[in-house]
Amino acid sequence: MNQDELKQAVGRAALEYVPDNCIVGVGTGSTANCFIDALATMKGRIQGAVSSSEASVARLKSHGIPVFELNTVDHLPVYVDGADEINRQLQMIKGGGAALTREKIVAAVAEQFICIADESKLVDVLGKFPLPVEVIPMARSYVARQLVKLGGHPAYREGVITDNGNIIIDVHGLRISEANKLESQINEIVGVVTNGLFAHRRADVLLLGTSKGVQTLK
Ligand SMILES: O=C(CO)[C@H](O)[C@H](O)COP(=O)(O)O
Repeated sequence: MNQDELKQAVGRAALEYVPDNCIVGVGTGSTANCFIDALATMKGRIQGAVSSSEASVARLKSHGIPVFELNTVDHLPVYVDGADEINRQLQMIKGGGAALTREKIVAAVAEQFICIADESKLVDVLGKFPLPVEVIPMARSYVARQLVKLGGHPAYREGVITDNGNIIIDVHGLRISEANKLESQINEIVGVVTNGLFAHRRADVLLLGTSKGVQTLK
């Protein structure tokens, strides 16, 4: 199977975790898109979805799946999303698609986080993928200097504005051994909205697409 087929396989496999009649949390990116397409096949059995990005809202609506505002929803049994990197503790780097803040918010509300990924995303140590940080625009230079003090090499992601009207700084050169600590340290920098480390709220289940089939890690 090629990478696209692996993404489709994990997107379909995630349907097992979606209870009947629920509102489901939906992530962002090419793997999450495969989940949305699979979800369309059971749209008559769910109430609808809460989305982590405008792009996913558009894809959900194109399938006729009702989209709810998160503030109107008090129970979200499951959130399904991809990752840029994930380790065996199910801690992740996310935000390659610049949707990290809304992803973290929806994931915080959900009871279960199901990560769907092809096998290229599984790593021993997080940090080869540059860590995305969402930043208030006027704080860009200050935040970059603070990220250097933490040992990273920040790069402004030019031309990208998040759904929240902010910018993204990608931090290169990190080898993340204490993900919880680094997530908190970066979030303490004034001007940071959030960073793409999902260590405090890690995944509960990883559905990993491999050449031998979909493996489940918990
Ligand atoms: O965090 C994300 C978007 O902000 C995505 O989940 C992450 O970038 C993975 O995307 P893809 O499934 O396209 O590889």
